[in-house]
Amino acid sequence: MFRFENVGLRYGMGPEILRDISLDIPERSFQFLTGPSGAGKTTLLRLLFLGLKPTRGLITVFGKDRALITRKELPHLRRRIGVVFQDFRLLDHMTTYENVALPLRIRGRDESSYRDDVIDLLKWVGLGERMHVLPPILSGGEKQRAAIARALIEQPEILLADEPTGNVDPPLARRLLRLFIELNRLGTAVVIATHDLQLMEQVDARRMILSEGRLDIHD
Ligand SMILES: Nc1ncnc2c1ncn2[C@@H]1O[C@H](COP(=O)(O)OP(=O)(O)OP(=O)(O)O)[C@@H](O)[C@H]1O
Repeated sequence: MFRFENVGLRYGMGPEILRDISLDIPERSFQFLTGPSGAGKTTLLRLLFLGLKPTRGLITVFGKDRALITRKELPHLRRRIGVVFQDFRLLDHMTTYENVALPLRIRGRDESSYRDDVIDLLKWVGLGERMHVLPPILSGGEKQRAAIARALIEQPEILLADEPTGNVDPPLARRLLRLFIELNRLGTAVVIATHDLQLMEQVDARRMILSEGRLDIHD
């Protein structure tokens, strides 16, 4: 579903952050993206989310050449990609339910057509009791799960999660990991960017390791 061939990226006139990255992310695959702080994990996720264009190399997304994707096509393609950002990006003046429903509301869908789906998804991530609460009142782990639910509401083909266990204790990290594994079992490809060695040791999954701008893949 994603293919990178000799991709390089620099911000402005700065140094090359990613160098000669070649990778394939198959449908229904599960992988960790790891490497030291500042290695470029978030940058690589932004390339996958079509938030950045590479400065060199070729990226193919769902069979299309990234360089030929027009601005008009971007929202439609992005709907196929769910993202959980490091800082969650929840809107504080909307309830958990409203935050998760927002992508559908923006698309002009009638609430009666999605209400049950949003409630089911919130229950699935363990927020059934917290759906009418505003994000500032949620704990870090609850915010994380709300952000995951929002990323999943449009049933993306791939989920990208940036340090999803960064602010949670080990039992909750295991619970989140189980959620990602279950999601993957249901057919969604998953990419988890993480430093968390303990987390990675719990699953026998592919590891993509970034170091000094280069990527090493351990299948
Ligand atoms: N918008 C930007 N403009 C310029 N440089 C940037 C920008 N975003 C990131 N960088 C630089 O790119 C490098 C990689 O950053 P990135 O956030 O991708 O790393 P990371 O591996 O996700 O780090 P961490 O694990 O600490 O989140 C860093 O040196 C960072 O300073």
